[in-house]
Amino acid sequence: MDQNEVDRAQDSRERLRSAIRQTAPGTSLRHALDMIIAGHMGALICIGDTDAVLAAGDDGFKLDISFTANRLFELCKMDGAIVIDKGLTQILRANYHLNPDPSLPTSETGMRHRTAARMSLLTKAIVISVSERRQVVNVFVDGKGHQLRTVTQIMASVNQLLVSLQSTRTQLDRSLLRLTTLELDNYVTLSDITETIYLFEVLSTVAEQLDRLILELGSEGKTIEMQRDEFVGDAGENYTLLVRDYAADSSHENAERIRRQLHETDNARLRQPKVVASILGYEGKGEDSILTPLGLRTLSNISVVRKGMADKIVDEYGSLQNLLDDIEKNPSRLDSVGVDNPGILADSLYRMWGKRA
Ligand SMILES: Nc1ncnc2c1ncn2[C@@H]1O[C@H](COP(=O)(O)OP(=O)(O)OP(=O)(O)O)[C@@H](O)[C@H]1O
Repeated sequence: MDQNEVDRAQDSRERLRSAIRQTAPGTSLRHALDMIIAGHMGALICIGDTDAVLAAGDDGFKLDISFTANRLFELCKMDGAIVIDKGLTQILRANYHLNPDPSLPTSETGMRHRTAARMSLLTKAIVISVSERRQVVNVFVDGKGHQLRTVTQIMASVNQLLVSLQSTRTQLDRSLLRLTTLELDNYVTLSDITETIYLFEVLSTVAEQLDRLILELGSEGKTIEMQRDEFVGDAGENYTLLVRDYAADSSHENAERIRRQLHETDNARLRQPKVVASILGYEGKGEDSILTPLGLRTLSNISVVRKGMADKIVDEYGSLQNLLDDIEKNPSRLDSVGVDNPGILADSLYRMWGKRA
C-alpha cells in the first residue's frame, strides 16, 4: 500500500466511525430510524458532502428547515431521498431523485440500496438506506454497507468479549507477577517474554473489538465502557515499560514502533520466540536465552517510585540486577538519584522477591 492508499483507508475508517456514532442508540438520527422501521417504511438519506450529493440528483423539494427526528420521519413518507447537512442541523431536500453513475460497482440489490452504495462511492456523504421489505438499516461509506443492530443483538457479542477480556486480564496479571519474580532472580527467558507479550496483544485486540461495539451502543454503552476500562486498567503503560525493559533500543519512540509492529503480527507468529526476538531487535536468540531487563516496569509498580523516577534509577544503575547488587552495600546512592525513601524501596523489592533484607 502506498501512502495515498493508507491515507484513504484511514479516512474511510474515520468516516465509518463517525457514521456509527451518529446512528447509535440515543442519537436523534437513530430515534428517527427506529420510527421509520416501526412505521414499516423505507428511506434513503444522504448526510454531508451536500454539494456533491445535490450535483448528483434533481427535482424534489427545497426545504432548508432545521433537523429533528420527527421531521425526518414525516419526510420519509415521501418517495425519493432526503439530503441533510454534515452537522445534522438542516434538512436541505426531500423527495430528491439521485442519479449516480450506473457504472459504479455495487453488489447490492434493489434500486434504493444500489443507489445508496453508489452515492457513497461517488461522494463523501454518509448514505443510509432503510429497506421497507426487509426492515433493516444499512449505513454506507465508500461503497461498503454496515448494518445497524439492535442493542440486544450487540449485547450478545459484548458479553462474550467481556468474559474473554476478564480471563485474559487474569492470565496476564499472573504472567506479570511471575515475570517480576523471574526478573528479580535474573532468570527471564525469551520464551517468558514471548508469552507475556502474546497476552498483552490478546488483551488489546479484545479491547479494540469491544471498543467498536461500545461505539455502536452509543448512550447504552456507558457501563460497558467502564467495565472495559476496569479490565484494561494500566495494561498499556505496563506493556510499553515491558517492551522498553527488553528491547535492544529502550527509547520511548522505539517502544511505540515495536508495539505497532507486534500488533500487526499475526497470532501464530507472535507465539514464536524467534519472531518476537527479532522485533525486539535481537537476532540468533533461542527460546531459553536469558534476557536481562532494565527493570522499568518492576520499579514503576513500587508505590514510592514516583513518575519518571524509574528512568532515573535505571540511568544510574544500568539494570535491575545492578540495583539489587548495590542496594545492600550502598543504600545512600539512591538518595543521590532523588529517591525519598530508599529504605522502603529496598524493602519493597525484597518483599516482591520473597527475600528479607
Ligand atoms: N435513485 C433514487 N433516488 C431517490 N430515491 C430512490 C432511488 N431509487 C430508489 N429510491 C427510493 O426507494 C424506493 C424503493 O425503491 P425500490 O422499489 O427499487 O426498492 P428496493 O431497493 O427494493 O428497497 P426496499 O428494500 O425498501 O423494498 C423508491 O420508491 C424511492 O423512494
